[in-house]
Amino acid sequence: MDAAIRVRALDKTFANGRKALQGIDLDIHPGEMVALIGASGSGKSTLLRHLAGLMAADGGTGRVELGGRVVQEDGRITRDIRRVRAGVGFVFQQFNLVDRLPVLVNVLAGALHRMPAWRSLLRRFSREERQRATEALRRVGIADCCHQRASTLSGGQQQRAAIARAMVQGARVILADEPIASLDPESSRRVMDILRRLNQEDGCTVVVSLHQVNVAMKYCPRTVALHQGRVVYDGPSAALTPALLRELYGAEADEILSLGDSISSLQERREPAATPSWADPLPRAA
Ligand SMILES: Nc1ncnc2c1ncn2[C@@H]1O[C@H](COP(=O)(O)OP(=O)(O)OP(=O)(O)O)[C@@H](O)[C@H]1O
Repeated sequence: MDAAIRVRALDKTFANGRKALQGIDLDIHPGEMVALIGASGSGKSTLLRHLAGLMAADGGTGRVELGGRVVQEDGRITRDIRRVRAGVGFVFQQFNLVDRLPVLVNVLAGALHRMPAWRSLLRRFSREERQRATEALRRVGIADCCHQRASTLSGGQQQRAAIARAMVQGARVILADEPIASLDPESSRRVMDILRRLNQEDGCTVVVSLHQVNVAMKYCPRTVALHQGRVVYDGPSAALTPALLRELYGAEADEILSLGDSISSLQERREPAATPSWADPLPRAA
């Protein structure tokens, strides 16, 4: 079976000489939920941008594939990138919602790649597409906001709308770049629960970059840890002990050991990965 995401020998050097990625090799299998952790500046966003084909790596042997399709190789993004991206949902910090448009229309934008050009230009959607969008908004718990302008949503609601858009798109891979970075704990939990549900119920492959290791441990069976553009750990999240993190990160470990929470107390609270977390009031899929 093709890997959902395959990265080989990826290097990225910015124009200012900064080496943001160095020799990244990664295989992520269909249906995995993987956390990308690391201190600020370790390369998480840069790696996700390369996976999405939003940024080209250095020329050379570097290569990225999604679902067996080439995203980029030898420093060049494939010409077919629109088709590759059609199967990928992006939940990026800047969410890319169109502020002045209603939430429902933003979510329907996820269906654009499937529509004939004239219909997408006219922004006319079929009843079935509207139903899909409404259902996706219901699943992420913001159906009652569907006619509001996107600009009037809270940060957490905007993230959830971006996830609903990925659902409507029918994305099989979700790339989420620090989706909870600016959210309060309750909104963070909701967003992470929804990502987990997409992974466990719908079988989507999810890669999510996070600052805090405790969140990675709670939600993602596997963690890839970056340090100065290199993968320094790739394995079970449960094995990330404070000692290992200090070994990997030195003084930077405190940044990712998260907000005063000790790992041991988090481990005590941690639910097993297989336990659904939506025994809470979040709406369920039909
Ligand atoms: N356009 C750019 N030009 C030059 N350097 C850049 C550029 N974008 C990122 N960098 C540098 O590349 C490194 C990796 O940045 P990146 O944004 O990927 O880190 P990150 O782990 O996502 O950080 P954060 O958690 O703070 O978002 C950093 O040193 C950053 O300063």
